[in-house]
Amino acid sequence: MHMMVSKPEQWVKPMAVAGANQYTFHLEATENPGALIKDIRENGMKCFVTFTVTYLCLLQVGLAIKPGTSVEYLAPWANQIDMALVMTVEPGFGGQKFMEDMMPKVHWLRTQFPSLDIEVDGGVGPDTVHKCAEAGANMIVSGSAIMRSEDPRSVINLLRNVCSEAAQKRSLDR
Ligand SMILES: O=C(CO)[C@@H](O)[C@H](O)COP(=O)(O)O
Repeated sequence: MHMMVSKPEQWVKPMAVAGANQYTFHLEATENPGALIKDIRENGMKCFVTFTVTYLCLLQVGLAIKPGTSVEYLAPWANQIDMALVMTVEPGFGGQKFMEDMMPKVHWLRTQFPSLDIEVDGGVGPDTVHKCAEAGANMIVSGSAIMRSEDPRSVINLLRNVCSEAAQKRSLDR
């Protein structure tokens, strides 16, 4: 879940109870990222027991930064999270133009944290996914490029293939 909310702390437990297995919050939206990461982990580790089945909910932690936030502010938390999300549009709505000048953030993260999942969100489609993958992104959020396509499945396959090929190339280059 990409939580584009002003108070991410208040939604951790409701989302865990609802069955979410991933919780991404914005660095800009909290005074204490470390405490929020801990809270997400603790909520995700709870077991929810029904009459017949025990559910073990594991919550993955994502940390997002808006275009105006320097990537260095995310670094102190990078070893405590499962995924970093680099926004390539201002959070709010789909269909915005891809901000290519966010790619140095992705490259810096990939260089500093080779095994971290790095997601890009905003204006990503067939014309921009190569820049994201070459910079080091291995997770893509795409809305308009897929929904506006006459063949959504082929767009999804393209996005997936471009990222997996770039990841394979990185692993060979190491
Ligand atoms: O998250 C946001 C903006 O808040 C959007 O970027 C969507 O998640 C993706 O939409 P497209 O940019 O791919 O249309």
